[in-house]
Amino acid sequence: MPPTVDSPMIRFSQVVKSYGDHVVLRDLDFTVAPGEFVSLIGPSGSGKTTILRLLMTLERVDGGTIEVCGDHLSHMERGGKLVPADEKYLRTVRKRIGMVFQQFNLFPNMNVLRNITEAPIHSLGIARDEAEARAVELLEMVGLSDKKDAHPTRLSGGQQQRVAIARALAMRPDVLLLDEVTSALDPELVADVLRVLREIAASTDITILCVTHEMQFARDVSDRVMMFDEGQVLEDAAPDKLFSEPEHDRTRRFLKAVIDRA
Ligand SMILES: Nc1ncnc2c1ncn2[C@@H]1O[C@H](COP(=O)(O)OP(=O)(O)OP(=O)(O)O)[C@@H](O)[C@H]1O
Repeated sequence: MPPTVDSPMIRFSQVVKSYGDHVVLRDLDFTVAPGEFVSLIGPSGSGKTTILRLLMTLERVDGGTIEVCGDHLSHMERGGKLVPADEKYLRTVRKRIGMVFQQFNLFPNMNVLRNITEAPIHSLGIARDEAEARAVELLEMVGLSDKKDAHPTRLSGGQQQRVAIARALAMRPDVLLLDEVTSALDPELVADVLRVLREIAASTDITILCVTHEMQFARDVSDRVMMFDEGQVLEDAAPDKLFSEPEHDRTRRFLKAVIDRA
């Protein structure tokens, strides 16, 4: 489906989020079209993870609204009015959104196959045979066909992260959120995970929002890159434009600092 701004998959409208007196997001507006891969970059504390946590409904907005595929996340409609969303409503909308974190959070007492099939069977009501067949396909996609019976503790960090990606995809989400998924990995394991993500970006129509410090990866796979600073979008551009001709000096300094650190 070609991306369109008329019917975005994600829409933030005037979103405000504070922790105590600290305003993290200020009147934040942006949209993401269906099937787009958008990378979120910016200095530490600029609010990138908060955006993903709001989308996962792990946090509530203090102002404004968030919609995913036309459905409100923070609010629901009741009697023609928007009222704060309740848990039951949130459980339903949450199923459309998958997230992979820096820490893999696999179930240590279950083998790889069960880690992937547990939620589709118990949350979506998918039959065990079907869930297992899909898990086997996904394990092939992430290059771990031979590990389906292994326990997570016997896998490397990179392998565990690839299982976590397969587990998120097993829920057939409309939106996949990736939060610094390679940051906890040894450098030699990063490439395998990035290769899998490149393949997912190229072969699926899932809308992906990716917080990353891997600038080359962001440049290669993204349709758009958003540079955040102090809870606002400072720059929003195609990757080649943002990385080679940033408009703002703040973006230039940030990119230089990341490159110097690498
Ligand atoms: N639960 C919380 N309670 C209080 N403050 C928080 C909480 N979560 C985040 N913050 C603060 O909100 C600000 C934005 O945090 P966030 O994690 O969204 O930034 P980020 O851009 O993802 O940073 P990083 O690149 O370091 O992960 C930071 O100043 C952080 O300290």
